[in-house]
Amino acid sequence: MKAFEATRIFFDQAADRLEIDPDLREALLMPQREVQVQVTIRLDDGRLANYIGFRVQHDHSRGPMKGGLRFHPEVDLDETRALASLMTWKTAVVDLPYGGAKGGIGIDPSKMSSAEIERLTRAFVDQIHDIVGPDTDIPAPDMGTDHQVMAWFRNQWEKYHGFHPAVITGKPVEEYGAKGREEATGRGVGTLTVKLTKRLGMDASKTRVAIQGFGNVGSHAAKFLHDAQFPIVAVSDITGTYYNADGLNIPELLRHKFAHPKGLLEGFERAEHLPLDALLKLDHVEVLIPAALGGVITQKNAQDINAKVIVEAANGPVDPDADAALHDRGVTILPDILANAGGVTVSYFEWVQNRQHYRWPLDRVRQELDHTMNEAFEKVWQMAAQHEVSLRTAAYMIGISRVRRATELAGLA
Ligand SMILES: NC(=O)C1=CN([C@@H]2O[C@H](COP(=O)(O)OP(=O)(O)OC[C@H]3O[C@@H](n4cnc5c(N)ncnc54)[C@H](OP(=O)(O)O)[C@@H]3O)[C@@H](O)[C@H]2O)C=CC1
Ligand SMILES: O=C(O)CCC(=O)C(=O)O
Repeated sequence: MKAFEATRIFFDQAADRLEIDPDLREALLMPQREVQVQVTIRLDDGRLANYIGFRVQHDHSRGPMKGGLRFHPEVDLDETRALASLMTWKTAVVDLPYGGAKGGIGIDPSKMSSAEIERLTRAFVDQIHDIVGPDTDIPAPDMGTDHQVMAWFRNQWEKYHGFHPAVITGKPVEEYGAKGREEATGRGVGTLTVKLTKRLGMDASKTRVAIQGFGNVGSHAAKFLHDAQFPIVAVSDITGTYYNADGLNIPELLRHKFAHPKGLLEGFERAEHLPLDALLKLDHVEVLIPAALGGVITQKNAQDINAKVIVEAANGPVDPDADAALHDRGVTILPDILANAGGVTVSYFEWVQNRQHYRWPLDRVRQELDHTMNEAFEKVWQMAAQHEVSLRTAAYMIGISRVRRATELAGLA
């Protein structure tokens, strides 16, 4: 199923409950603007390479649009549109004064040099600089991009528009970045995993966790949950699944990743090495955390999943058919638009700090992040109980209601 079709189905399930008219649904769901640009760079070997870059601006009724930049081979317009719409509901669920956007380029950054990625980022900014800005659309990191890419983006944008670090978030801490942004998505995932499992009566030390993806989000979620005494029995990256029934030594795994020239888990010895797709099907796992790509849990493999709880650290990892099948089997799914909202929340704190020329200490960032995530979780939990719907439908109902209210207050022509 295409990614935007999946988000439309989730949207409709909530819109049905909210009894939203079909024409207003369409107005809420369709993106405000979609931009597709040619990005041409010279490769290190002298050849010219042409790529397509996207920025989809989904909705701005609640504030400037916000969302990450993805560098990954699967990036296309449909996926970017889906991810932009998720940002609209996500910023609304955690009640940030933002709308939603997303962008990206369909490239494999692991096959490019750092100099090529810098030229690519700058060429992309040359094409889209006039549609992004601190009051219009504020990019951030996502898969395949990091604080260095954000620094190049800002530097190139400022060549056109002058000093304004709030044009982008997820910057290096020493270059107007917020302390705690890098860990924020994983910390939010961890905080809510602790909260949800406690609510379901599960004991941390007996709750085995498997995490798909060991990049920014997966690795920080693993660290947080390891510190909270959860046994992390499996993690994966593109080199496969690493499994230890007694719990992996996460600090050792992190040291291995950072020592590896490409940041991979390859060669880690104190774990069994299993195929990539084994992670989703493991027998003795209570919590599954997809933290890589979207669309990884479908009708085809949903019946193989044995976990009781799925925490969606990735955007869109469970498609609607699988969502329904898992829900019927009593699996609790904490949806992406709530579970991974820690990243955009600390991006908001970074933007606020940039605008005030004032820096928060890490303690304050963590405290305010935890507060925001806990409050949003309680609202979603109550909504789900009140309307007897899944946590996903409840989260969408909250997000859509807030966007609808802002849209109606602004006035529909
Ligand atoms: N960064 C952020 O703040 C936020 C990210 N998200 C979402 O979280 C997810 C992960 O993002 P992020 O951590 O930033 O991305 P990263 O690029 O930092 O990491 C992605 C990880 O996924 C791994 N991976 C890729 N394909 C597979 C696969 N088929 N099986 C297993 N692992 C795989 C990568 O492995 P390898 O390194 O070997 O390529 C890497 O470990 C995305 O869905 C993103 O949209 C959501 C909210 C905010
Ligand atoms: O930090 C941000 O602004 C956006 C992060 C993001 O892309 C996401 O939450 O999916």
